[in-house]
Amino acid sequence: MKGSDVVIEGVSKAFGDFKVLKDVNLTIKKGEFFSLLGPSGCGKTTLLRIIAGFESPDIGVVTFDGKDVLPLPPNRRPANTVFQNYALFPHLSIFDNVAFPLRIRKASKQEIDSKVTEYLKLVELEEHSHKKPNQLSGGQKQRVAIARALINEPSVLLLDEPLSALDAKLRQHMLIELDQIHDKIGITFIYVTHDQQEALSVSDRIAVMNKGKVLQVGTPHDIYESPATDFVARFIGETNLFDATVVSVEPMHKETGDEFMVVLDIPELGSIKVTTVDTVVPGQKVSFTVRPEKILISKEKPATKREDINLYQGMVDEPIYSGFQTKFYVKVMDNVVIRVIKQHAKYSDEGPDIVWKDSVYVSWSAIDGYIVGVRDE
Ligand SMILES: Nc1ncnc2c1ncn2[C@@H]1O[C@H](COP(=O)(O)OP(=O)(O)OP(=O)(O)O)[C@@H](O)[C@H]1O
Repeated sequence: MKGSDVVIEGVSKAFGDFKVLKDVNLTIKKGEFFSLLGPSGCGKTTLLRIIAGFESPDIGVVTFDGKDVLPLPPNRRPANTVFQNYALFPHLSIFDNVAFPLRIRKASKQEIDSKVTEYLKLVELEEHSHKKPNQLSGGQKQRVAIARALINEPSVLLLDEPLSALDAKLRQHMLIELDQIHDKIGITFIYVTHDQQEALSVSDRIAVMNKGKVLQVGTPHDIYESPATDFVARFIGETNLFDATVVSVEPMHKETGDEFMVVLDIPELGSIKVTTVDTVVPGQKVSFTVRPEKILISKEKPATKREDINLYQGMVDEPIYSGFQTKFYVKVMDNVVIRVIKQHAKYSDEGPDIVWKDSVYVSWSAIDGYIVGVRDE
């Protein structure tokens, strides 16, 4: 596998009194597509700039394949950065923009010709090599920047919100291309974004950051299905989230004792059941989350007698139809809003069967809820 392992140990950084990074520890593996995801101002760009060498940490270590890179300036690290605003030279052709790093290191004409052709091909811009940047679209300009960042064959590519200047459709398209480029060249990609959909769709693993701290590192599936904190649950996708207190904990399989049926008390919803593999104890304050797409909505009361079903009667407050799905805000109990997403798997020419003000039942099974162990400060 090409690429470098990148390890960040105990990195902290302050600008004046403001602590931007607080004891960040991350191990990024060779060849991974790794994303730093978090809201604006959480410190992800500062962390990327420290990895690139444009900033120094106040304390902590950054290594590439076990070697301390902090004493090295950016151009001596085996990493290159793609910026949000492309940073192309407007007066140079696309060919010359991509050739620039090779000319700096005085490569031969033959090497320049063959490598620039190879990398323009990689980003599918061979036919545009004679043009100037202002003759290209935003997506094409960003592909030139990617080719230029890759041409010296770095072992780590750092990408700082590279798609944020593009419109939504082009962003989707470029994201797929970026993923394909990563698959072809196999080096480590570290990708900064505040867009959770972007991070979920391309990353091997994601670090979710907030206020200078890493809250969780995991695969997109881990982060979505098993958020470690309230913040992660709210930031990734849409969810229903409630403060809760553990009432009772019963092992589900007496022999193994590795899964528990938990009763939670939620002030707004009363008692609910949820399964967990984590250790929780009666009296513990936790959060409870259930994703909207895991909740069933029906006009008829579900016939099931299963004891692990959580069932509420309510009224549709606001249906939001978007073709492939409808999102419902359902008011249950005393005006508690439960978000439900119903996918439209089959064509129906009768239109939506559940509409505004309908009386409905919402239900989910204990296994579809999730106990979030850590409440945010
Ligand atoms: N050179 C600097 N001097 C002073 N403050 C800075 C400097 N660079 C960043 N900051 C501050 O540090 C905080 C984190 O900035 P950073 O750019 O790392 O966040 P971010 O998560 O990448 O946000 P965004 O998505 O908005 O770029 C911000 O409040 C920012 O204003």
